[in-house]
Amino acid sequence: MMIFVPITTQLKTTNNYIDKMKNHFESRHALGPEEVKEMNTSQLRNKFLIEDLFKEDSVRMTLSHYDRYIAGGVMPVTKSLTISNPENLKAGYFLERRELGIINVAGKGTVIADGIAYELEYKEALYIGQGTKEIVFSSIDSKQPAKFYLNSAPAHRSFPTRKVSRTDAEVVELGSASSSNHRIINKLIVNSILPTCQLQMGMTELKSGSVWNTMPAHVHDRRMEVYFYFEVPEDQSVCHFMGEPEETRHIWIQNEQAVISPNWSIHSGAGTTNYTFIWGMAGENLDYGDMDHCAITELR
Ligand SMILES: O=C(O)C(=O)C[C@H](O)C(=O)CO
Ligand SMILES: [Zn+2]
Repeated sequence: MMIFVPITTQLKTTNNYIDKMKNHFESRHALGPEEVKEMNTSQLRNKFLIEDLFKEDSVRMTLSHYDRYIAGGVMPVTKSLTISNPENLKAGYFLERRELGIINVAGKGTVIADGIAYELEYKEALYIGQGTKEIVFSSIDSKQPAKFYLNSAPAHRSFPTRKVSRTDAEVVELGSASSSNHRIINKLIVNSILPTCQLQMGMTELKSGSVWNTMPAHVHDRRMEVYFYFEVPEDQSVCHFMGEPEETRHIWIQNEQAVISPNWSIHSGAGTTNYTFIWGMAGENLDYGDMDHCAITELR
């Protein structure tokens, strides 16, 4: 017989805190499909939605126990910010056993990795290899601050740090206007562009008039994934679908929010307008195309 632990009890045992520098760290346990089936709207949102990624002059991180993947945000406004080293990792420094992907989703900014400065324009990416000790973030103009969206996964070796600009991306056009899913996939931190241990990141831009991402939907038991939605106008939303293909649930998402997708779950969304999102994933392989597609008519 399955014993279902109430969500309130689970939350008390998680490792959530704000440190002296006002950096926020939150840890989320991994749940299986049987537990998720029983959840109501707020339980689903508490476990899978990451609502506040960017706060002025702070570093915010959420660690998911699906593959110990971290999604976070750094928003330097009045000062430079150093990446925090959450106690939860029990590491000498943040990237002692991890690799990091960064995509800037606002004003121009700079990331200094062990003394080397990389300027990141809107939608430009930076991969930082395991073993990098000091990472400093700043905005060029405090009136238009940078917002650095971060994804990090455990790493077993060091690969070179490298900036990936828009023109370096592997670009794939998918879908069509007639099925409302015409979109451009920009593969940024993937193994056709640069070597990584397990991290993959990219950005999908929906064309005007198209609203569906990742439809037909898929799962990939070998990898978990996190979607970060942005360029969602203030009065609009994206309805994100998760769950097993035959038992789906939805989470309404606002601009600059992220959602954790377990390896067993579909991850697809329909917006009330077009929008952009960043996908990031880690797990067993680096094969972007390793997806088990679900027939649209079989979704439940
Ligand atoms: O619109 C899409 O399709 C995607 O962006 C799919 C993601 O890249 C993905 O889920 C990769 O596994
Ligand atoms: Zn996927």
